[in-house]
Amino acid sequence: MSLASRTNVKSGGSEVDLRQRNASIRNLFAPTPAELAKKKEARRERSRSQSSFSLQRIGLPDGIGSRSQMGLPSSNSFDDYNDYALGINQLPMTANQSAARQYNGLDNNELGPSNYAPASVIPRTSHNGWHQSASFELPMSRTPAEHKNWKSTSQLENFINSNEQLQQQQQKQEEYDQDPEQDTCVDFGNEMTWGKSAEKSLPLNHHLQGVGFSGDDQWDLDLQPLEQRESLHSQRTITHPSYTRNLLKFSEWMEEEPFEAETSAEQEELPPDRVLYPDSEPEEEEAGSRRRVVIRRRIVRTTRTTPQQTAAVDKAIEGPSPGRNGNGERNLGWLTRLRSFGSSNRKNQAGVASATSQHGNQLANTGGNGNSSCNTNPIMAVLRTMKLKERLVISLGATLVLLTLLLIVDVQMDFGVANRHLLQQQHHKIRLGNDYDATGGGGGGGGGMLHEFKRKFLQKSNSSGSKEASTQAAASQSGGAASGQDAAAGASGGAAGPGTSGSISTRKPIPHDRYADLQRHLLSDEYSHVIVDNAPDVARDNPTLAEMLHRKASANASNLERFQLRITKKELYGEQDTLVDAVLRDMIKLPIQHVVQKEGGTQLKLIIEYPNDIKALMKPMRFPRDQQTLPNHFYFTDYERHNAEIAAFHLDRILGFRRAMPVAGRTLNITTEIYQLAEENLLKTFFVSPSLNLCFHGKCSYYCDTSHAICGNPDLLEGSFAAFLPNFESGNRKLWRHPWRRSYHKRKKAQWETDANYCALVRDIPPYDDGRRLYDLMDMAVFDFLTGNMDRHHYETFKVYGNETFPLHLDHGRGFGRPFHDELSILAPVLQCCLVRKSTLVKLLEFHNGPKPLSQLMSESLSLDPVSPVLWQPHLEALDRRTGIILQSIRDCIKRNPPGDVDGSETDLSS
Ligand SMILES: Nc1ncnc2c1ncn2[C@@H]1O[C@H](COP(=O)(O)OP(=O)(O)OP(=O)(O)O)[C@@H](O)[C@H]1O
Ligand SMILES: [Mn+2]
Repeated sequence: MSLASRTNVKSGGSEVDLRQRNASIRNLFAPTPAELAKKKEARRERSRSQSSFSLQRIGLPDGIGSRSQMGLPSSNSFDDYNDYALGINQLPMTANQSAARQYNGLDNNELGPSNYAPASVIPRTSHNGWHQSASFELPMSRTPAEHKNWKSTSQLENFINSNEQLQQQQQKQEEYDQDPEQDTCVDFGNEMTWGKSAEKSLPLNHHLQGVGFSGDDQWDLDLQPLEQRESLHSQRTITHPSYTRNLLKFSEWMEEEPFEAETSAEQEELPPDRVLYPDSEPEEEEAGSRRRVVIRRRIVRTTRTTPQQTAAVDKAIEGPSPGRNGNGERNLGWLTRLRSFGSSNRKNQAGVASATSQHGNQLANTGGNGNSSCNTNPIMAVLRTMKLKERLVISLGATLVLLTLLLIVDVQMDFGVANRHLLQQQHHKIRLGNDYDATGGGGGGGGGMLHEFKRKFLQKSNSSGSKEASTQAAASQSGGAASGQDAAAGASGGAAGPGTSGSISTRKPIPHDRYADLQRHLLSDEYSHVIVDNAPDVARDNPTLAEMLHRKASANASNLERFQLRITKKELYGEQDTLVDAVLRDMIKLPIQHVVQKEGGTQLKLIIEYPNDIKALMKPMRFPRDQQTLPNHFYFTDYERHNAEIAAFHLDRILGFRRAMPVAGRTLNITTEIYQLAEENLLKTFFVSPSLNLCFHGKCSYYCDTSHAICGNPDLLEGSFAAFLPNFESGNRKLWRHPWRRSYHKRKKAQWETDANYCALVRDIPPYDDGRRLYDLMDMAVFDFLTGNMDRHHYETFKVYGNETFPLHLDHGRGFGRPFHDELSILAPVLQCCLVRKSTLVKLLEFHNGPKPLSQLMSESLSLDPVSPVLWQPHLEALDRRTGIILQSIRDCIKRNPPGDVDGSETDLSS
């Protein structure tokens, strides 16, 4: 039925004779009492013999007795109908068919078509007098959950979740089982699933468009301009061109098939059917076709209302006619009727409203299949007398109320008023998920270990967390930093953001944890398997490069050359070596002679040449200090930061490692100190920006293009200058792959991320099975964790020293990118091996307990640099926070590895 009218609307809307049709419709909806009486009589007549078109339509796709039910001759046109049905939207129709099949099953097996037929029709017209509203009522009439479900399905226009179908069917089955009369729901279900979107759109359009038409709007559809519908639901109509085509087909079928029409007054009232038949066929034929449609519609309506109609209901039906003369009157009529039903019916009234949203099918069914109960129900009577608009308004009102209630419930849920435990669980899960990501851990591997640490760490955050860490957190709230412990959570969670700090602000100050236990362990050998006394003894067996290579510094050797020759087996420079400062000074002060782009690596670097063969590796400034790592950047695609190189050198020195080459900051004149001195290849990449600044981009794999150019500001360019490594002989450095190297693949994980016993594996492989190297890697992990550098894929050593030498701390451009995030996975070597150098732990405890925190030491050291302040304050604060995290992790590690269980770390890891 609805299909027919939609078809007509779509196919014939363009040729409607509006005036004539309007007149007819007015006639139809505002008939004279005589006409009404005539109509009533005719309805009664028809209701005795006719069945519902709606029912028949449902049966159609299945083809089970549908034609005979419809009273349609078996013909090709019927196949057309089937074509149409399937063609609208294959999947929805599949759903429709399945629903229909189910329904038919019920129908045939239990109720029989006769029982089912009227019931399926009644709800449509009983609410609105316009069958299409049924599809609108359906979502409204569902429970909120169902409604939601329905909505989501409907949004996927061409996709019907089979589970959902099943659910719907089961639901229907259940509903049916509960109350066989509710089988009318199936009809609605079909309405819903059958070209859902279009149907859903109709009532809205109808509602919007309804000016000038009265409540019984069955025919309004014909007049509804196609354009309007498309404007409201253009997506749907546009995305289904076959829809219109099939509608047309169906319309043709309507036209071709002579329907056994009954002549009645209503037929005379029909609007001209050019609307229905666009191809301007002879009037008579049109009239015939029109009749068909009308009759069927009327049948639907009559079937619903007539058979056991009580006088009261009849009256109610007739009631509205006078009210339709004007809006005011109409409203008055409605109000009067409402009042006449009195306050006793108020509950029922609400029921009506809720019926549209919750039990519409039930109610409708009550009104239809249980005819007597329906017809005697004054609410139903009132409903029938209501105009479409009024019904819609009520429906909408009810929906709004329901939605408001839902919203309230939802908000309560959100605030954790209800199901707080669920909420917490959820958050926990998310955090775990992120933990997984952050550690890159898979399964119970290294990630599991890290997770274990994090969990324990977090648990202790309030009781044994460091004061400084929390103080830092409080101090850096504006930046969103978290306490050391919470930062661990942040590290695991992916980002310790302002939210974390927000929660910290409410905490009481935590007494400073001096890690007395760790200090005790330093003095005893009890935990020597964890805290290893392996400080490089620089006083013994520590030859310089000069000694190794049998080179002597010339009389006029530069500071750098002398520095290089004094590099020893165990460190780059001595603790008291003043040559470092001389080297730094040279790089800052000496005039630049030549600029060449450095080959190798992924990002732009320049080799700066000074007089006397002094060289420095320059990384130009790209961002301001407070530019953080972009969230979607991998550690290997993150921009390099020149200030990170400077800071890393200072940190390395403060930590007492002395494995990083001296790095200084310097501001150059891009024109006179780079452009005019640049080698040819680099020169080719220079250009003048729109703001007339001189820029260049060089050639490299990342960010060496016009959009990532390095520009003078206006003519100045800041950079980091690292003292050049010695190159006294070719291949004097050995390149090592870092055992805890990351995968450097967007999707793959490294073995250490998934293998809990990864450290045991490493321990067995030279050079990590013996000597200092493994401890050096622990130092490197501590160092990298403090700077937040995840980009430690390789390291280098001086070949000449063999394996018993230190790894160079090179390439720190990707450190100091996320001051509010502590990347625990960088600590993986320490956590997985449960190993730390005693000397390193001493330093960390020193930073933690004073006299000066690391941030201050760093700040003081960095203040000597020409481009000071080198670090954004949050990065300095992060250093203290991370110091606390490392200490806590060592404490945790010690607890997991009691004395006498030397291989405890592995055992624990695997558990
Ligand atoms: N101070 C230095 N003196 C001489 N050579 C250096 C110095 N620092 C680094 N190098 C060399 O230059 C190479 C590239 O340097 P670096 O790793 O800093 O650049 P990068 O662009 O970050 O490389 P990648 O993208 O591979 O990490 C290093 O592998 C090292 O061999
Ligand atoms: Mn790098």
